[in-house]
Amino acid sequence: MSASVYTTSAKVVILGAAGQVGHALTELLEQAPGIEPVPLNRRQLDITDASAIQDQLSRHLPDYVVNCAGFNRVDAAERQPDRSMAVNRDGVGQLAQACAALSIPLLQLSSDYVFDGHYASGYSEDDEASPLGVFGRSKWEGEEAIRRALTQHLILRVSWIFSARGDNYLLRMLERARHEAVIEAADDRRGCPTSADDVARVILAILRQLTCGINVWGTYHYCGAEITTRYGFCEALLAAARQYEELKVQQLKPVAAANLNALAQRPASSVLKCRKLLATFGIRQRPWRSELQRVVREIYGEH
Ligand SMILES: NC(=O)C1=CN([C@@H]2O[C@H](COP(=O)(O)OP(=O)(O)OC[C@H]3O[C@@H](n4cnc5c(N)ncnc54)[C@H](OP(=O)(O)O)[C@@H]3O)[C@@H](O)[C@H]2O)C=CC1
Ligand SMILES: Cc1cn([C@H]2C[C@H](O)[C@@H](COP(=O)(O)OP(=O)(O)O[C@H]3O[C@@H](C)C(=O)[C@@H](O)[C@H]3O)O2)c(=O)[nH]c1=O
Repeated sequence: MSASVYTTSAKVVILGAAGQVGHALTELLEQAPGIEPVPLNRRQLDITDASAIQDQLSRHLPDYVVNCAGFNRVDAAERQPDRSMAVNRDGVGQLAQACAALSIPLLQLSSDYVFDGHYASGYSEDDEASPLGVFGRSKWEGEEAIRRALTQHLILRVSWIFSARGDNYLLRMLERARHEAVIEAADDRRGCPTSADDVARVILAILRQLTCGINVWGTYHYCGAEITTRYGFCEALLAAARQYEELKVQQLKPVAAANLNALAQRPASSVLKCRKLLATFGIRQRPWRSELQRVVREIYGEH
């Protein structure tokens, strides 16, 4: 599409810009006509610092803030609940207040882990949140802080993010597959993997429509298409990686998550229903399998 189609330009501050989604979004918005991204990593803006938030927002006066910053280590959150709450609840709350004071809409990422995982058929936006652990609770309370402080918000819950960088299930399991003969994957944890690039695509599509002035504030779900388990995802990962490298792993063992001795409890089934996003913005789910192939290609240096 030619740049001349976009007559106005939207300045978008991206927080947590060095993370999986923050990085993907920065790269995408840098190529997007009519959008001026202002990526800020934690060193440039720590969202637990209220005065730094005010300073940066007053300085840049963006049209939108997209918050990709978060404390995302689910087991560590059980050991360090204060850190998790300081970032995901209190930092997000003060970000929303600063946005409200300057009338800047906020797009916030949240998680499938706000749900307890008992609905095997999947969760829609109106279903009751009932987090099982500290991480999920901190994300839910961050959502609520936004709803209290700022009408012009869009909370996008996503799930099981993977990318070629950062800390994620894909990279951790690939590393183990390179060094261990037998690896285990939970076959009783259902969800929908979502690539960081796909989340960035969805955010851009939302921003495009917000810049048209439509009033669609509220909570939405997005995840990659096709429900799987941690085992199913890992099986697809190993098949894709074997196209490029001989892996040490000989056996991928399906196990119950309870046998993996994790500190935090995770939802058994955290499928997000994405109909509202389709009905409101016309955004369709993209299959995670094709995204997985693309990310694996990227890992092996073939773009
Ligand atoms: N990863 C996943 O599977 C899912 C993630 N989400 C949500 O999506 C969003 C993006 O996730 P993802 O890209 O995976 O996250 P990452 O963990 O990859 O990145 C988060 C970024 O936030 C930064 N950060 C942490 N604390 C602060 C702070 N106090 N102030 C500013 N920046 C901070 C981190 O910096 P540093 O590395 O220096 O700590 C990191 O760069 C988050 O809100 C997350 O909760 C939702 C569902 C699934
Ligand atoms: C150690 C291990 C775990 N597992 C399973 C058990 C458990 O369900 C899951 C835990 O892996 P991780 O710690 O990477 O996953 P986790 O940190 O729970 O991932 C979550 O992160 C947060 C930020 C979210 O918002 C969620 O959507 C989700 O992506 O993987 C295996 O299958 N094999 C293993 O060897």
